[in-house]
Amino acid sequence: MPILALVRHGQSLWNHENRFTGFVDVPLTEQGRAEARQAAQSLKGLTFDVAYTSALTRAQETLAILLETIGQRIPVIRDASLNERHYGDLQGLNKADAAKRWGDDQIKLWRRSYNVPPPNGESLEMTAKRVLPFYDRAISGDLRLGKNVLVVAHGNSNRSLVMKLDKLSGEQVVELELATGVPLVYELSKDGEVLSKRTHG
Ligand SMILES: O=C(O)[C@@H](CO)OP(=O)(O)O
Repeated sequence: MPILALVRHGQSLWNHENRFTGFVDVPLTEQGRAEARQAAQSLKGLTFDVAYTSALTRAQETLAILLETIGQRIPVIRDASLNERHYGDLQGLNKADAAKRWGDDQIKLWRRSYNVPPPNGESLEMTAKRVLPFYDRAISGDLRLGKNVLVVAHGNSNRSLVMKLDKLSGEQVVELELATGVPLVYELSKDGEVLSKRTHG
């Protein structure tokens, strides 16, 4: 049965600096690169046929380190549909400073609610509306062919995918936090139903 492994990129410079990142193309930190190697260790033993990543460097670099560490050369498809959610006017701001300015509840709403977009940015619902059609037209086709797929993307693009796979409601997804560099490995049936899910690492 096909395997779908979801990995959030390793720590980026702005994760480290606690800044809203979104579409801004920041690099990994040294810790982020170590997390990518760690993710690779926890995926050893699995063989992948194809990998998908976003148009952003932090995800692409995590994927490159991961594939090099597990020693697998496979086709890589890069697509902006898998980018982090656009954080609009919050991009670049320090999260603690933003919480002082707008209050913790408003920041939590912008960061984790399903359908409240930050000013000039995307809600999780809007993010899912570009991530999930891409999953349906590209990734699920590979899975249906029995291919093992590795996806290295972002906190909120991966939350969209987990929401679909785990059948989470808009209320349930509020509590879903994905750590950087920790793979989630799904085993799927040929028709895309989840047979098992494991956290590696
Ligand atoms: O800043 C961002 O782009 C994301 C991921 O780092 O942050 P959050 O976890 O607040 O959605």
